[in-house]
Amino acid sequence: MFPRVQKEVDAVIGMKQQISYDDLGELTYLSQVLKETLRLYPSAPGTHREVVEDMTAGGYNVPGGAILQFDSYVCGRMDKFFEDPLRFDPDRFHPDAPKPYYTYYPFSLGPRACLGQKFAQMEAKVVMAKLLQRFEFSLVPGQSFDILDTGTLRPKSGVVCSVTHRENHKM
Ligand code: HEM
Repeated sequence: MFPRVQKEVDAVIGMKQQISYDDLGELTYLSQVLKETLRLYPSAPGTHREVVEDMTAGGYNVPGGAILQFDSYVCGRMDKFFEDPLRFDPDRFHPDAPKPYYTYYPFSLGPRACLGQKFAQMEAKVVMAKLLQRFEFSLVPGQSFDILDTGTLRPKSGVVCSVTHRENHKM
């Protein structure tokens, strides 16, 4: 995964200092990596909605006034929705792959979904592209992948990496 995303960044950004909006559109594999990361580690793991009036959903009768919890973290890890769900595979989000149907929603869905979704995705891609352009990363062995849940999720003990300048990309 890492060499492939690095190669894409090199092809699209090269040595450029400024990343344009058009460049971001061409970083398709980087987008896939971001989406797959948010499937396994959604920063906002869930949301809830109040049901306005009695309704039936998936064969269940839901009374008006009920609060329903929607858990993006759980959905993202269900083998009913994602084959071999704990495997990190950005090609699940390949442009030609079937789109998840209401089973993937790190930014929620519907009219009250995240207002900052587009901005957050652009910002993340700019930061990731700039880091990949300039540095090599290797994860220091022996770390836990434990999650700290304080309403939003983050790595419990950080993500400790060795970082070196890429030889041909010193700026
Ligand atoms: C990776 C980054 C982010 C993630 C995963 C995320 C995720 C979410 C989620 C799950 C919701 C709940 C929506 C719901 O209950 O249906 C939400 C709401 C919201 N987010 Fe984000 N968000 C991110 C970044 C941002 C940024 C950068 C901004 C602003 C620039 C932003 C602005 C908002 C606003 C205003 C709402 C409330 C929308 C409403 O209630 O109508 N978010 N976000």
